[in-house]
Amino acid sequence: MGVSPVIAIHQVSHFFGRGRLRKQVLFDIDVEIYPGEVVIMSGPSGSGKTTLLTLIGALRSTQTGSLQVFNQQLREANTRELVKVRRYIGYIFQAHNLLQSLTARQNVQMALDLHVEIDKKVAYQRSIDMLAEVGLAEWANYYPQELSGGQKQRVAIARALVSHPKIVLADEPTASLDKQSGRDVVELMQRLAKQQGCTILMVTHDNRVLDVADRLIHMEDGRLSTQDQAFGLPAPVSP
Ligand SMILES: Nc1ncnc2c1ncn2[C@@H]1O[C@H](COP(=O)(O)OP(=O)(O)OP(=O)(O)O)[C@@H](O)[C@H]1O
Repeated sequence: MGVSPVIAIHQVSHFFGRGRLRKQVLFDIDVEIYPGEVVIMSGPSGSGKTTLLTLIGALRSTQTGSLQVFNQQLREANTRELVKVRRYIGYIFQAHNLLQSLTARQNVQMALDLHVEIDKKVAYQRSIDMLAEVGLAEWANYYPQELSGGQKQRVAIARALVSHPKIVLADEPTASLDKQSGRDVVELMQRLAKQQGCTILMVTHDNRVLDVADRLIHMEDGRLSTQDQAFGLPAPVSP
Protein backbone atom coordinates (compact mmCIF):
# COMPACT_ATOMS: atom_id res chain seq x y z
CA MET A 1 0.00 0.00 0.00
CA GLY A 2 1.36 3.46 -0.90
CA VAL A 3 1.74 6.37 1.52
CA SER A 4 -1.41 8.47 1.56
CA PRO A 5 -1.14 12.18 0.83
CA VAL A 6 -1.31 14.62 3.70
CA ILE A 7 -3.01 17.12 1.37
CA ALA A 8 -5.28 15.83 -1.41
CA ILE A 9 -6.95 18.36 -3.69
CA HIS A 10 -9.26 17.37 -6.49
CA GLN A 11 -11.18 19.65 -8.83
CA VAL A 12 -11.13 22.62 -6.48
CA SER A 13 -12.32 25.92 -7.93
CA HIS A 14 -12.81 29.17 -6.06
CA PHE A 15 -14.89 32.27 -6.66
CA PHE A 16 -14.85 35.69 -5.04
CA GLY A 17 -17.74 38.14 -5.12
CA ARG A 18 -21.37 37.76 -6.11
CA GLY A 19 -23.63 38.47 -9.03
CA ARG A 20 -21.98 40.54 -11.73
CA LEU A 21 -18.85 40.87 -9.59
CA ARG A 22 -18.41 37.13 -9.21
CA LYS A 23 -14.93 36.21 -10.36
CA GLN A 24 -13.31 32.80 -10.61
CA VAL A 25 -9.77 32.79 -9.22
CA LEU A 26 -9.04 29.04 -9.02
CA PHE A 27 -9.84 26.54 -11.78
CA ASP A 28 -10.07 22.78 -11.24
CA ILE A 29 -7.02 22.46 -9.02
CA ASP A 30 -5.66 18.92 -8.68
CA VAL A 31 -2.64 18.21 -6.50
CA GLU A 32 -1.50 15.76 -3.85
CA ILE A 33 1.25 16.45 -1.36
CA TYR A 34 2.90 13.72 0.67
CA PRO A 35 4.27 13.57 4.23
CA GLY A 36 7.71 15.16 4.57
CA GLU A 37 7.68 16.82 1.14
CA VAL A 38 8.97 20.37 0.67
CA VAL A 39 6.88 21.87 -2.14
CA ILE A 40 7.40 25.34 -3.54
CA MET A 41 4.60 27.11 -5.38
CA SER A 42 5.56 29.94 -7.70
CA GLY A 43 3.51 32.09 -10.05
CA PRO A 44 2.73 35.70 -10.90
CA SER A 45 1.04 38.12 -8.54
CA GLY A 46 -2.72 37.63 -8.46
CA SER A 47 -2.57 34.10 -9.89
CA GLY A 48 -4.31 32.57 -6.84
CA LYS A 49 -1.46 31.20 -4.72
CA THR A 50 -2.52 32.80 -1.44
CA THR A 51 -6.13 31.79 -2.03
CA LEU A 52 -5.10 28.16 -2.41
CA LEU A 53 -2.86 28.35 0.66
CA THR A 54 -5.69 29.72 2.81
CA LEU A 55 -8.05 27.01 1.56
CA ILE A 56 -5.55 24.30 2.51
CA GLY A 57 -4.98 26.02 5.84
CA ALA A 58 -8.70 25.77 6.65
CA LEU A 59 -8.79 29.57 6.88
CA ARG A 60 -11.38 29.89 4.13
CA SER A 61 -14.26 27.60 3.11
CA THR A 62 -13.80 25.27 0.18
CA GLN A 63 -16.64 25.90 -2.27
CA THR A 64 -16.33 23.16 -4.86
CA GLY A 65 -14.41 19.94 -5.40
CA SER A 66 -12.66 17.96 -2.71
CA LEU A 67 -9.95 19.21 -0.37
CA GLN A 68 -8.71 16.75 2.22
CA VAL A 69 -6.12 17.57 4.84
CA PHE A 70 -5.12 14.71 7.17
CA ASN A 71 -8.01 12.78 5.64
CA GLN A 72 -10.46 15.40 6.88
CA GLN A 73 -12.70 16.70 4.10
CA LEU A 74 -12.64 20.52 4.40
CA ARG A 75 -15.53 21.14 2.05
CA GLU A 76 -18.59 21.57 4.23
CA ALA A 77 -16.58 20.89 7.38
CA ASN A 78 -17.96 22.53 10.51
CA THR A 79 -16.04 25.02 12.66
CA ARG A 80 -15.00 22.39 15.19
CA GLU A 81 -13.52 20.22 12.45
CA LEU A 82 -11.71 23.19 10.90
CA VAL A 83 -10.24 24.26 14.23
CA LYS A 84 -9.00 20.73 14.79
CA VAL A 85 -7.21 20.71 11.43
CA ARG A 86 -5.66 24.14 12.12
CA ARG A 87 -4.08 22.82 15.29
CA TYR A 88 -1.76 20.63 13.21
CA ILE A 89 -0.75 23.37 10.79
CA GLY A 90 1.94 26.00 11.29
CA TYR A 91 1.42 29.26 9.41
CA ILE A 92 4.12 31.65 8.26
CA PHE A 93 2.32 34.41 6.44
CA GLN A 94 3.52 37.69 4.99
CA ALA A 95 4.65 40.46 7.32
CA HIS A 96 5.19 37.82 10.00
CA ASN A 97 2.28 39.29 12.00
CA LEU A 98 3.94 39.06 15.38
CA LEU A 99 2.11 40.71 18.23
CA GLN A 100 4.06 43.88 19.05
CA SER A 101 3.07 43.87 22.72
CA LEU A 102 4.50 40.40 23.31
CA THR A 103 8.15 39.36 23.55
CA ALA A 104 9.68 36.93 21.09
CA ARG A 105 9.19 34.11 23.60
CA GLN A 106 5.55 35.06 24.25
CA ASN A 107 4.85 35.23 20.52
CA VAL A 108 6.24 31.71 20.11
CA GLN A 109 4.49 30.34 23.19
CA MET A 110 1.16 31.68 21.95
CA ALA A 111 1.12 28.90 19.36
CA LEU A 112 1.00 26.37 22.18
CA ASP A 113 -2.01 27.99 23.87
CA LEU A 114 -4.29 26.02 21.54
CA HIS A 115 -2.79 22.85 22.96
CA VAL A 116 -4.38 22.76 26.37
CA GLU A 117 -2.76 19.38 27.07
CA ILE A 118 0.67 21.03 27.19
CA ASP A 119 1.58 22.26 30.66
CA LYS A 120 2.50 25.99 30.85
CA LYS A 121 6.01 25.31 32.19
CA VAL A 122 6.66 22.83 29.40
CA ALA A 123 5.30 25.34 26.87
CA TYR A 124 7.64 28.01 28.25
CA GLN A 125 10.69 25.76 27.97
CA ARG A 126 9.76 24.54 24.50
CA SER A 127 9.42 28.12 23.31
CA ILE A 128 12.87 29.01 24.68
CA ASP A 129 14.36 25.88 23.07
CA MET A 130 12.71 26.64 19.73
CA LEU A 131 14.08 30.19 19.75
CA ALA A 132 17.53 28.71 20.41
CA GLU A 133 17.03 26.42 17.39
CA VAL A 134 16.48 29.43 15.16
CA GLY A 135 19.52 31.18 16.63
CA LEU A 136 17.64 33.61 18.86
CA ALA A 137 18.42 32.28 22.35
CA GLU A 138 19.66 35.70 23.41
CA TRP A 139 16.64 37.50 22.04
CA ALA A 140 13.80 35.69 23.84
CA ASN A 141 12.86 38.70 25.96
CA TYR A 142 13.01 41.30 23.22
CA TYR A 143 9.96 42.83 21.54
CA PRO A 144 9.41 42.63 17.76
CA GLN A 145 10.27 46.31 17.20
CA GLU A 146 13.72 45.66 18.68
CA LEU A 147 14.46 42.90 16.15
CA SER A 148 15.63 43.05 12.53
CA GLY A 149 13.44 41.81 9.66
CA GLY A 150 15.35 38.53 9.48
CA GLN A 151 15.10 38.02 13.23
CA LYS A 152 11.35 38.68 13.19
CA GLN A 153 10.95 36.18 10.39
CA ARG A 154 12.86 33.63 12.47
CA VAL A 155 10.53 34.26 15.43
CA ALA A 156 7.62 33.61 13.05
CA ILE A 157 9.24 30.34 12.02
CA ALA A 158 9.81 29.35 15.63
CA ARG A 159 6.16 30.11 16.34
CA ALA A 160 5.03 28.02 13.37
CA LEU A 161 7.17 25.04 14.31
CA VAL A 162 7.06 24.99 18.12
CA SER A 163 3.93 22.85 18.21
CA HIS A 164 5.53 20.32 15.82
CA PRO A 165 2.87 20.79 13.15
CA LYS A 166 2.40 18.15 10.49
CA ILE A 167 2.13 20.83 7.80
CA VAL A 168 3.76 24.24 7.51
CA LEU A 169 2.20 26.74 5.12
CA ALA A 170 4.46 29.65 4.28
CA ASP A 171 3.51 32.64 2.14
CA GLU A 172 6.60 34.45 0.88
CA PRO A 173 8.70 33.82 3.99
CA THR A 174 11.71 35.54 2.42
CA ALA A 175 9.91 38.70 1.27
CA SER A 176 11.61 41.79 2.70
CA LEU A 177 14.76 39.85 3.57
CA ASP A 178 18.15 40.35 1.95
CA LYS A 179 19.68 37.51 -0.01
CA GLN A 180 21.61 35.90 2.84
CA SER A 181 18.83 36.20 5.45
CA GLY A 182 16.34 34.81 2.93
CA ARG A 183 18.55 31.84 2.30
CA ASP A 184 19.12 31.28 6.03
CA VAL A 185 15.39 31.40 6.78
CA VAL A 186 14.52 28.86 4.09
CA GLU A 187 17.33 26.48 4.97
CA LEU A 188 16.26 26.69 8.58
CA MET A 189 12.68 25.78 7.67
CA GLN A 190 13.89 22.90 5.56
CA ARG A 191 16.18 21.56 8.31
CA LEU A 192 13.56 21.81 11.04
CA ALA A 193 10.93 20.25 8.80
CA LYS A 194 13.17 17.29 8.00
CA GLN A 195 13.96 16.91 11.73
CA GLN A 196 10.29 16.96 12.63
CA GLY A 197 9.13 15.07 9.52
CA CYS A 198 6.64 17.73 8.54
CA THR A 199 5.41 18.78 5.10
CA ILE A 200 6.15 22.29 3.86
CA LEU A 201 4.17 24.14 1.24
CA MET A 202 5.81 27.46 0.50
CA VAL A 203 4.81 30.23 -1.87
CA THR A 204 7.73 32.23 -3.14
CA HIS A 205 8.78 34.52 -5.97
CA ASP A 206 12.36 34.11 -4.82
CA ASN A 207 14.30 32.12 -7.42
CA ARG A 208 17.27 31.93 -5.10
CA VAL A 209 15.60 29.42 -2.80
CA LEU A 210 13.95 27.04 -5.29
CA ASP A 211 16.62 24.39 -4.76
CA VAL A 212 15.36 23.51 -1.25
CA ALA A 213 12.19 22.09 -2.82
CA ASP A 214 11.54 18.42 -3.45
CA ARG A 215 8.97 19.56 -6.00
CA LEU A 216 7.93 22.75 -7.73
CA ILE A 217 4.39 23.63 -8.68
CA HIS A 218 3.39 26.66 -10.68
CA MET A 219 0.20 28.73 -10.59
CA GLU A 220 -0.83 30.79 -13.58
CA ASP A 221 -4.22 32.51 -13.91
CA GLY A 222 -5.74 30.22 -11.29
CA ARG A 223 -4.51 27.01 -12.89
CA LEU A 224 -1.85 24.79 -11.42
CA SER A 225 0.83 23.01 -13.39
CA THR A 226 3.21 20.58 -11.76
CA GLN A 227 6.72 19.50 -12.47
CA ASP A 228 7.96 16.16 -11.28
CA GLN A 229 11.32 17.44 -10.24
CA ALA A 230 12.79 20.59 -8.81
CA PHE A 231 14.48 23.00 -11.27
CA GLY A 232 12.09 21.99 -14.05
CA LEU A 233 14.45 19.32 -15.33
CA PRO A 234 12.84 16.66 -17.46
CA ALA A 235 12.20 13.45 -15.56
CA PRO A 236 14.73 10.73 -16.37
CA VAL A 237 13.50 8.32 -18.99
CA SER A 238 13.33 4.78 -17.67
CA PRO A 239 15.12 2.18 -19.79
N1 LIG B 1 -11.06 38.60 -0.49
C1 LIG B 1 -11.05 38.78 -1.82
N2 LIG B 1 -12.12 39.28 -2.47
C2 LIG B 1 -12.12 39.45 -3.81
N3 LIG B 1 -11.08 39.12 -4.61
C3 LIG B 1 -9.99 38.61 -4.02
C4 LIG B 1 -9.91 38.42 -2.61
N4 LIG B 1 -8.68 37.90 -2.31
C5 LIG B 1 -8.05 37.79 -3.50
N5 LIG B 1 -8.82 38.21 -4.52
C6 LIG B 1 -8.47 38.18 -5.94
O1 LIG B 1 -8.17 36.84 -6.30
C7 LIG B 1 -7.08 36.76 -7.19
C8 LIG B 1 -6.00 35.85 -6.60
O2 LIG B 1 -5.42 36.47 -5.45
P1 LIG B 1 -4.30 35.77 -4.57
O3 LIG B 1 -4.01 36.69 -3.41
O4 LIG B 1 -4.69 34.40 -4.27
O5 LIG B 1 -3.06 35.78 -5.60
P2 LIG B 1 -1.52 35.53 -5.32
O6 LIG B 1 -1.07 34.63 -6.41
O7 LIG B 1 -1.33 35.06 -3.93
O8 LIG B 1 -0.90 36.97 -5.49
P3 LIG B 1 0.36 37.65 -4.73
O9 LIG B 1 1.56 36.92 -5.20
O10 LIG B 1 0.29 39.06 -5.21
O11 LIG B 1 0.11 37.51 -3.26
C9 LIG B 1 -6.63 38.19 -7.42
O12 LIG B 1 -7.21 38.63 -8.61
C10 LIG B 1 -7.19 38.95 -6.25
O13 LIG B 1 -7.46 40.28 -6.61
